Amino acid sequence: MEEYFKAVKVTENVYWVGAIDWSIRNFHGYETGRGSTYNAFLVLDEKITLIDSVKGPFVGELLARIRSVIGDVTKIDYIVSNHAEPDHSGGLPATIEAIKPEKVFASPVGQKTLTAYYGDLGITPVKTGEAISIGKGNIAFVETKMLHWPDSMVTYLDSEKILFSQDAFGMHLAGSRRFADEYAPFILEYEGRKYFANILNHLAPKVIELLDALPGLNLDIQMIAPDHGPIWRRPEDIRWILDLYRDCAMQLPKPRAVVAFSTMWHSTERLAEALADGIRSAGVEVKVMDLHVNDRSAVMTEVANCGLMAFGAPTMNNQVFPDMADILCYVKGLRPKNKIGFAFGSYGWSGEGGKQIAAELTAMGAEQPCELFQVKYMPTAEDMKRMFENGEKLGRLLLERVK
Ligand SMILES: Cc1cc2nc3c(=O)[nH]c(=O)nc-3n(C[C@H](O)[C@H](O)[C@H](O)COP(=O)(O)O)c2cc1C
Repeated sequence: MEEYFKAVKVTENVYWVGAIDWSIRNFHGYETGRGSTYNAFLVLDEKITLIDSVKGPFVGELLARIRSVIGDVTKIDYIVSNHAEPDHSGGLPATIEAIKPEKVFASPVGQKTLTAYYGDLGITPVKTGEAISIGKGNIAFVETKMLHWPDSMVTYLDSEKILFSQDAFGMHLAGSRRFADEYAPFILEYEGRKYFANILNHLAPKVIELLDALPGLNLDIQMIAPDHGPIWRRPEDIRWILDLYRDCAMQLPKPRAVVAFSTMWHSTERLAEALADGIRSAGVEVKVMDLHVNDRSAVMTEVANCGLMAFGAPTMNNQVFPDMADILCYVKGLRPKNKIGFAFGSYGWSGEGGKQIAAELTAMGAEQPCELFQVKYMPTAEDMKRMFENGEKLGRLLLERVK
């Protein structure tokens, strides 16, 4: 049935044998509007090696693509598991069962994590500095602890000069094309930034450490093959994704603003609109995001790429409205830096909502040059004027910061 799945040639001896998840829209709470891929790579050498596996339901697709190259999957000698998260390892037990490899390699923490998920899979642990010979080529292992899980590692194949980077430099993007140079740059930019914002933003200092350490590893990287999304094969594309990562990780404020709000009866929405108009009239690009129609990963993408984040919500049952509580919890965990913050909202009698937003912005280290602005029930014309002025002031301040 699945025998029509074919491998895609990456280099003379390396094939993409992964799976395309066209339909996934919720990836552990991250909205994957363009679907995703689970990339796996088949390396042909004296020891045939499979780099990574796929999510559980996609094993048939993986094995069929492997068969399209070597016929019999049991010809594979080694499997390397760079990352134990279930989108790459869910299919590993069934893959091992089908292939019966001589060895399966993972980092020492990877061995423990895979065992926690699936029981003893007979993993051989490998550390940074270790390499295995597969014939003409050698596969070197570099642990990248906490990028983005404790088990994470990347592998470098010297014969083909490929860095198999697991989740690093990846993005959620389903498509029939396998290489970054086959996609429109705006798609790569949006999905690349979205991936960084939602998976790596809180680990930004570690990303900078890794980027700084890369030249010292003396790897001649001519291709980066991540576990999600397209492969980077042209020198200019490799440069581009490395630069994008550095830009995201630096978290320098950008002359952009996001105004995210929730509302029950539109008072907070009206405040958000007046604020956004003030920000815009100061000359700052602004995005207004109603939390009823924008999920947390879309909001975080904008937060990571702006210098000013304004959050507004009504009070409900002595609490901030729940979808704003979700956003605040999520954004705080991803540790945005160097932001101007602003809290606003509407209430009826007790008004805890806005105060909770302001407290969370403080906890995130956001500077709040304008104090919390809350109105009782519907904003008056005077309130709207004041919100517009707040927007203008915050916009101007931001422009001064980014000068
Ligand atoms: C179910 C419900 C519970 C509410 N609980 C509170 C509350 O505990 N304290 C308060 O100050 N206002 C409370 N309010 C009033 C709202 O905060 C008020 O109507 C506000 O103007 C709503 O803003 P919005 O139009 O942006 O939704 C509640 C309203 C609703 C519908």
